[in-house]
Amino acid sequence: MGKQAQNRERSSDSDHTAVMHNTRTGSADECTHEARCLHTEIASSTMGEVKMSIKCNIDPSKFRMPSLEAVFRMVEDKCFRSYKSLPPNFSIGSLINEICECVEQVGNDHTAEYNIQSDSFDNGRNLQKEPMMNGAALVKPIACISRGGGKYKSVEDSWILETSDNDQANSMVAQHLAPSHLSRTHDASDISRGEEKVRISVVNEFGSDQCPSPFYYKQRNLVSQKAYANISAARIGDEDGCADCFGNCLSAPIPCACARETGGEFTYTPDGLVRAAFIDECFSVNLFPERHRNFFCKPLERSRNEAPPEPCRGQLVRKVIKECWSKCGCNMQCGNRVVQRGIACNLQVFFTQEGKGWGLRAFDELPKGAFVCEYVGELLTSMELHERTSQKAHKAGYTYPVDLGADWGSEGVSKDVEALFLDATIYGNVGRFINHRCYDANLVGIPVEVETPGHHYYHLALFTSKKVEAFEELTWDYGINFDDDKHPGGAFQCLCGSRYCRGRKRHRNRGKAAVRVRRRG
Ligand SMILES: C[S@@+](CC[C@H](N)C(=O)[O-])C[C@H]1O[C@@H](n2cnc3c(N)ncnc32)[C@H](O)[C@@H]1O
Repeated sequence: MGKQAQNRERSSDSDHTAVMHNTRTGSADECTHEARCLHTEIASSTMGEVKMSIKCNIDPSKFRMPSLEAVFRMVEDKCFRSYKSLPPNFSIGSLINEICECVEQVGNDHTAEYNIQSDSFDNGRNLQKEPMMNGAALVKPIACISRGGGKYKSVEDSWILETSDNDQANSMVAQHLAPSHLSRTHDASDISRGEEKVRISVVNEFGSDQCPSPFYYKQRNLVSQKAYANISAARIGDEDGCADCFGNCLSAPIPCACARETGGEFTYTPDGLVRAAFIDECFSVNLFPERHRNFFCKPLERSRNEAPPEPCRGQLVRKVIKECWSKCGCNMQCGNRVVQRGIACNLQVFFTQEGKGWGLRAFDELPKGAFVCEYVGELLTSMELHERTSQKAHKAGYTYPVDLGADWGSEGVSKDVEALFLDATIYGNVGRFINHRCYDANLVGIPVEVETPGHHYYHLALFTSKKVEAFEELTWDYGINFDDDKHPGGAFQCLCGSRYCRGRKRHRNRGKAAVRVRRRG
């Protein structure tokens, strides 16, 4: 494809991309060219994209949408006819490239003589709401200070790095910090502070100064001191990976050993999506465990229940994705490595309208089976979690601890200390902002084995359970039994809005019970 055609393709592609987000805009209300141009506009996003638009006045009665290529060709012809001294390789594509270069140059040099609009911008430091595009407020990046203020505190001092397996970030051990010592500053243009490959902005369209609660952003789970999660490379034998593979395992004629866990077939499609049938099955296992009679005794229940212990309700044996990893011969772009490559979609933390606090959404439409993020936190034993939740400071209910169970792949009885939880209260990623929705959530949590084939610890990855529209809130069924007040995350009044809401029914029933009691009284 020639350079000109490529340029054209790129510009028409960008016409299809979603609206710019976290955007700073500038406009020229009156076009200096008389003709039909009504309005030109330039907008920049914190993702490093700039979009320029031209609004034209046309007579709609005869108008049929032309292709961008046809328009460019006509403009080029007109230019050649009007301007006799154009270079032979002139094209609208090269002109657009020129404009992009100028946007970058003028935008980076704030003192430049061309920078005459600086009054309408503010160097991106302060939060300013811009008009809504596609229903989403465009918010300029800010340094977002949580209530109570305080200075940004470097977190790196509080890590100890284990030396057993340096290429796994999981070998980090978290030191417990009381929430009052946490950093109170979030960078609203990227809450991950550069830990993720993509920027994850924060917006509060309701204009209040409220910010997400303080926590340390971490891209990978951290293992607490006591958690039994031995992930040293030495523990993993060659038979647990595909040492002889090369390149991309998905394109090999026979699925490699890593597909053994999933019946000899890879879970991922060549497009990087989890197969629809696998998603449906995981969704069903999570929602209707009673239909999948493959569970065994759950140590946590034994430890939580008072004596005499209640009969064990069992633990579900879950479906799992096994990804290739560092000891496999394939490369990092292998199609059987999706979760370990990290977040790839454009996400935003936003303040929900319904009173659920902060939530998560994606800027773009996501197909069924797309990886969104992991639920990252501190890997704790059930006992450690119990100790924490009994401390007042940890009871704030910011996050919901995720039950990973214990050695869930075998039917043996594990020790209580081996039951693991992920607690994202202090260390976590964007997964900690995903709100709960009863039954019809658009995400499903699937265990993913990367560096631990022993089934005693896994990554919990969230994939779309159906097609998700751009800007739709991403939700996940936490599997809460709203009647269980003993849950370590504490009960909350469910505001998910689902017609199948379990929490609403419970609150309604409680309300009815209260009315009955009052009437009787
Ligand atoms: C994992 S956090 C989700 C992020 C949280 N909304 C925030 O602002 O940080 C879980 C907490 O969010 C709130 N939450 C999540 N889903 C909810 C729902 N459906 N209705 C009401 N509150 C919800 C509860 O306070 C819960 O303990």
